[in-house]
Amino acid sequence: MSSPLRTEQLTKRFRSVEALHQVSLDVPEGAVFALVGPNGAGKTTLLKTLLNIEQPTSGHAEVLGVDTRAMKPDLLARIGYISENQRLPGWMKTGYFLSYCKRFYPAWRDDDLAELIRLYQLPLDRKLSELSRGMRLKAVLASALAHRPKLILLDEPFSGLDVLVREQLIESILERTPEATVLLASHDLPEIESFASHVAYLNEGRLEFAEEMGSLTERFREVEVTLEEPTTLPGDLPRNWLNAEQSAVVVRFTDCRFDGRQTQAEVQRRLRGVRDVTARSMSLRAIGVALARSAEASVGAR
Ligand SMILES: Nc1ncnc2c1ncn2[C@@H]1O[C@H](COP(=O)(O)OP(=O)(O)OP(=O)(O)O)[C@@H](O)[C@H]1O
Repeated sequence: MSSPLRTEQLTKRFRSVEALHQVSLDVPEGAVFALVGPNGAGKTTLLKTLLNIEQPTSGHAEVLGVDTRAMKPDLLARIGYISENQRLPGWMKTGYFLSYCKRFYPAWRDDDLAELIRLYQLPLDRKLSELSRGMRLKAVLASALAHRPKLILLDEPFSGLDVLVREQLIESILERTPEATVLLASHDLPEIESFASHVAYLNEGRLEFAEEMGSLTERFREVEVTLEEPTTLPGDLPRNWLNAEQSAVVVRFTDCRFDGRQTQAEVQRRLRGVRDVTARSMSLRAIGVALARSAEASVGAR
C-alpha cells in the first residue's frame, strides 16, 4: 500500500516568498511523524497544502492516495485537524459544537465522544469563547477524534498547555495509532522526543532530513577533543562537523554523521596532537539547537 501522506518536489510560493522548496516527504502508515524547524520554516504551509487549504505552486501532494487538489469532502471526513490558530464559532456551546461537527463525519462514534467528554471533563453547557485555551483545545480534539480519523494533523498542539493537559493530549493521540497516522508540527522538542516515531526537519522551506527518531539520535553526537597544545582550527573542516569551536586545548563540535571509528579517524586526520576524544549522545532539543545555530551561521556567512 502507498504511504498515507506523500509529497513530491512540492513547492509553494507566496509572491516573493518560497515557503516550501521541492519537498519530497513520505509518511509511513501508523507513524507519529513530527515536523520541526525554526519559525517560518514552512511547517504550517505544508500542513495546509496537505489539507488543500493552500495549493502547490509546483510538484504535488497526496493524501490517502488522492492528489490534494482533487480532495472531496469524503476524504476530508477521514482527517482530524487541530491547529493552534483554528477559528472556532465562539458563540456555540461546547455540546452544540460537538453535535454540529457530527453531521460532517459519517464514521462519527457517539460512544467515543462520550468517553472523550468524560476523560476531558468538557463542560457541555459553556460557550467555546468562555473556555480556557486548554479546554478549548480539548473540545477540538474531541471533535477531531470522535470520527476515528485515518489521519491526524496537528499544528503546534502543545503551546501554552500545562503538563497534565499535554499528557492527556499525547495519550489520546497515541491511543489512535497505529490505526491512524499522525503528522504534527511543533517546536516542543522534548515533548516530541518522548513519543514521535519519526522526525523531519524543515529549514527555509527545504527538507533537511526525514527519518526515524532512533536513527537521528544515533547519528548526532556532541564531540569534545582535547589537544596536547593549542593550535588554530583548520579552515576546511568536514561538513558534518557543525558549530566547531576551540577554546585553548579543547575543540568542540556536533557530529551529524557520527560513527565511532570513523569520527576518531577523521579527528586524527584533521587535528594535530590529539590527546583525547569523547562523544556524548544528544537530546532532540540539543540536536535542534545545534541545527538552528548551524543554519544561523550559514546565513551569516552568505
Ligand atoms: N498566506 C501567506 N502569504 C504570504 N506569505 C506567507 C503566507 N503563509 C505563510 N507565508 C510565509 O511562508 C513562510 C513559511 O511560513 P509557515 O507559517 O509555513 O512557517 P512555520 O514553519 O509554520 O512557522 P512557525 O514555526 O513560526 O509557525 C514564512 O516566510 C511566511 O511568512
